[in-house]
Amino acid sequence: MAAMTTLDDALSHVLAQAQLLGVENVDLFNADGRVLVQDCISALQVPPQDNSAMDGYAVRAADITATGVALPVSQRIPAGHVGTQLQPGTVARIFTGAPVPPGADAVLMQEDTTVLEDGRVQFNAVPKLGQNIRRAGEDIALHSTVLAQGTRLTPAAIGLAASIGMAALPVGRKPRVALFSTGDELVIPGTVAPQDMPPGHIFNSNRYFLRALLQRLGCEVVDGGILPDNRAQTVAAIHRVAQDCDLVLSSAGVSVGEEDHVKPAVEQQGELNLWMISMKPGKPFAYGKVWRNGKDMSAGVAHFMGLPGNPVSSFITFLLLVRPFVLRLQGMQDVAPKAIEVTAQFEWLKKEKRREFLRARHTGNGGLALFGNQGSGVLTSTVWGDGLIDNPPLTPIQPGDTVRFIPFTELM
Ligand SMILES: Nc1nc2c(c(=O)[nH]1)N[C@H]1C(S)=C(S)[C@@H](COP(=O)(O)OP(=O)(O)OC[C@H]3O[C@@H](n4cnc5c(N)ncnc54)[C@H](O)[C@@H]3O)O[C@H]1N2
Ligand code: MOO
Repeated sequence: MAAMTTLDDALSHVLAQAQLLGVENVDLFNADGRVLVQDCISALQVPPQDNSAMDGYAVRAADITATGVALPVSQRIPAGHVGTQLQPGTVARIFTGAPVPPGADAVLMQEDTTVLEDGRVQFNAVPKLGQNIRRAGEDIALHSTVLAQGTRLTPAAIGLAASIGMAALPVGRKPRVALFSTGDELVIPGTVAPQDMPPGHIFNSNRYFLRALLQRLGCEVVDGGILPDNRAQTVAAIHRVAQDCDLVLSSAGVSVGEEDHVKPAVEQQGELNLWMISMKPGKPFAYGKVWRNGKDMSAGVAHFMGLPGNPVSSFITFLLLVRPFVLRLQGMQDVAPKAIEVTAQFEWLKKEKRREFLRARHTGNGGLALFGNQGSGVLTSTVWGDGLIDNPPLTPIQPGDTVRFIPFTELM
């Protein structure tokens, strides 16, 4: 058998094929999870001016050098209003967020004051210069880059964009992904009651998590349903979607059996560039291109990714190969998930030749526990676990060993 490609080489190969698909402007309500394609630069400073962090009194610190000083209130400044020059020997009533008037250099919170019967305010604390003043520009300086090109937008990033007055942002166009499941054994949930399932059949689970993952990653999914184990129908279905999709994504039918039709169906109308990755689970992952006209490159190509059928293999190859690819298509550069080092609190003695991704989760006391059944059909492990241990080939793990762990939050 030909040597298997390493996961790192496979990832480099697919990322090298991923070019930005295009740019569109989305309003902030629809920007979550999208990838920014231009630096976002602030045309104002935030906060726009010095303002009060407290409800209280804006003062000249020099006027209050000891507790017990009482001063008259010369003006009142609610948020949204602007005060005037603070006259020496007076204070301004001020509220949180209101601009500090010129001449004031500290704010005392109202809990540290007493309002006297004659209307003056007595100060029971001595202000420090600058106390309770939020400085103009302390969050964002004028003309600074608040979000860099290639950032994947989060709710926090969207809030930051709004704080500098952006209503819409330029993001990478959504990849159009045609999704197929293959296999005569597959049944769509809802079409047969679980207790009436015919022998030899299973519910299609891959379709559902793949679709959810694609949607989370900003893709538009064209759901091609289930392909029968039939070569001609597989060829025709792939040809149809290749006309206007950026990626054809399939699960199952990429292994070595004669009922595995997806790979030959791609080779008949395109090319296969990668197959067989030295990873476990996920070995039969395939990458290639489908010619839009079915004959040659002249009318353009759609990318093809074939995921193994075993649900955990499908899930993990998606997270490690499809996810970075579809994010790169949208303009994200730094697509590598951040791994952390964690202490194993279990024993794993199997010496696997392939780089292995084990489902594990944090324990309450700072270590990692391993899911008992690491079979590639055991989808329970992906819900029980909160991430993957990235274990190098031929590496047994003992309790106390440090392992490389990729949290699922880094992968979705
Ligand atoms: N002789 C060999 N056999 C197998 C090899 C091998 O190297 N030599 N590799 C094994 C590995 S590793 C994997 S992974 C699987 C992948 O095979 P396929 O991608 O061709 O997938 P299928 O054989 O069609 O299905 C595998 C397994 O997954 C179930 N499945 C498929 N689709 C779904 C779905 N949408 N939802 C839920 N479950 C699904 C299917 O029923 C099978 O049980 O090949 C090994 N064999
Ligand atoms: O690669 Mo298979 O995914 O080991 O089960």
